[in-house]
Amino acid sequence: MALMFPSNISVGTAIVTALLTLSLTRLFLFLICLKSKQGKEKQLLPLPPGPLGLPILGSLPFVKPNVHQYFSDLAQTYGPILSIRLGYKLFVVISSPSTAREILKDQDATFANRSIPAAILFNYNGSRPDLLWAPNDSHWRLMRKTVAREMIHPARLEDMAPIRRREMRRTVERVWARAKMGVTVHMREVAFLTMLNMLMSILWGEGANDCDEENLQRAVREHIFLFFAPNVADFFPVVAPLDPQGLGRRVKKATGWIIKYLEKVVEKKKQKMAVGERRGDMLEVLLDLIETGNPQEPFTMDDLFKLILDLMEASTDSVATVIEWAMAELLHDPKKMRIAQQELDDVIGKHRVVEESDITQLHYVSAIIKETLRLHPPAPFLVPHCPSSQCVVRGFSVPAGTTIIVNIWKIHRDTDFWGEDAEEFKPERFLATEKEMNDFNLKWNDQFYYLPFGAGRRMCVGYALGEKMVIYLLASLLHSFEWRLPENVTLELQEKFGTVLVLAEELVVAPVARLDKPELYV
Ligand code: HEM
Repeated sequence: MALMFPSNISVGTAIVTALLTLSLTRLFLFLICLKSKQGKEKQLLPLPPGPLGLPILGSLPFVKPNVHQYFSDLAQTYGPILSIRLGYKLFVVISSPSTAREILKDQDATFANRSIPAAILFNYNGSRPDLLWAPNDSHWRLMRKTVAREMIHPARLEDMAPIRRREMRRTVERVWARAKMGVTVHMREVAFLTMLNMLMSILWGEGANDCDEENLQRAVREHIFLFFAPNVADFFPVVAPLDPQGLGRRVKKATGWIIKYLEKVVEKKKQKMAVGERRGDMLEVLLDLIETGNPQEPFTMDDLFKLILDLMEASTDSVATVIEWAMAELLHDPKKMRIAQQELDDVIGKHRVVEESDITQLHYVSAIIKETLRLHPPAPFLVPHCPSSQCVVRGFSVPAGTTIIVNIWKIHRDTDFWGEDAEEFKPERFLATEKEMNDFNLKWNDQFYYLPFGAGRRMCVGYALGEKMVIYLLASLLHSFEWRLPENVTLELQEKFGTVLVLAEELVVAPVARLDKPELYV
């Protein structure tokens, strides 16, 4: 026996080693058995309840255009966690705060991946996904940390206040020009362009010129629309490479246009950096990251373009939708519009313009925004999550790769939490005592009944900027102008489901200047 061991190892040590090896092997086998038993148990667990659907098509033929309402109706029958097969894809729909908590907090790491729409996947052509769609991996963490540190950190937000002010004044001036001519504005477009220009100014110092602005807006909007445009390839992945509806090709075209625009911006920036002209903005940070980043985890020009595109998409339509809904609700109930304007006059008066520093005193305007985000969350399903492995939620099996829909539209209308008037637009519900106001803070809350920005590690990274912008923009528009519907136009508060939950008919309104001095508009 001794010969079988190297000479410096005694028989005693050999026996101990052998016993230890044996024990470890047994432990290892035991763990494998346990795991496979658990795996089998997980597999044996049923899927969440849900409609049976038809062979091959599943429930696809029965889905209604307003998918958020359709899923909410199903939840009434099947409960807070339900499964539904659409074509070959399995969806699990979460409709209660406590189940949302299981997904977004208790099992956050497993669920912090994305289900990528076929049209977006088609466009990747083998390249790496961007921040919005990347799985929960080190590349995603690098992008997210960079955005959080360079754009959203409180100190950076503070530094960038003059940029936001400049863009806000530009918006007010543009609307004033329309007011003087007595012509209407498209509210969604006003907010969209404000946000797009503001974002570009934050990223590299200047917004788009008038000529590029329109094309850029069109390309970004088209890109956003295509995320969740009904696409047969999403439900029958086998046909995805053929891109049967041409949606992937449309994404490619819109992406191509935006990247061409960004290439010019980057070229200009590189020239400035080459002669030592630096502003310390986000684009410079990203270009530095390409040069000096970790070679094991390279950050490429392709990553840079995609990241900027993500920021453009995630920030523009969300803010635009909130502003449009808020304004529509106020036009629907002019008494609330008057209360908001009275607050603005009390806090600011009519002799100066709204400043960001006023926001903390604008309780009613802030409450309008919070209520709008509750009743009309721009992302009613968040951005769909996806588990990286099979898991168990509420005693049901959820297979890896399932598309997870957290139906916050339904959660935000839960009468158990919001009361019998949950369907009504009532900003006052956010004006209760100081304690309650803190409980209803826009930020992540422990009870998961208010999730306009999501929660957990995939929560909106731009939350602090988004919150600031919607309140500042609404306050500036309400303070500077009276708003009227054009003659013979009646307002319908109908929703239309899409990548963002918009007002079915774009809100077109007539602004009328309400401040004393013209210099407050330029
Ligand atoms: C009112 C404004 C906004 C709303 C309501 C909003 C809402 C959301 C929601 C619901 C998500 C998905 C969360 C999840 O899947 O769990 C999200 C993700 C995201 N948002 Fe926002 N957002 C807003 C503004 C912004 C702004 C201004 C920016 C950028 C500066 C931004 C950047 C992002 C990014 C990059 C993601 C993806 C994060 C990731 O996947 O890791 N958002 N947002």
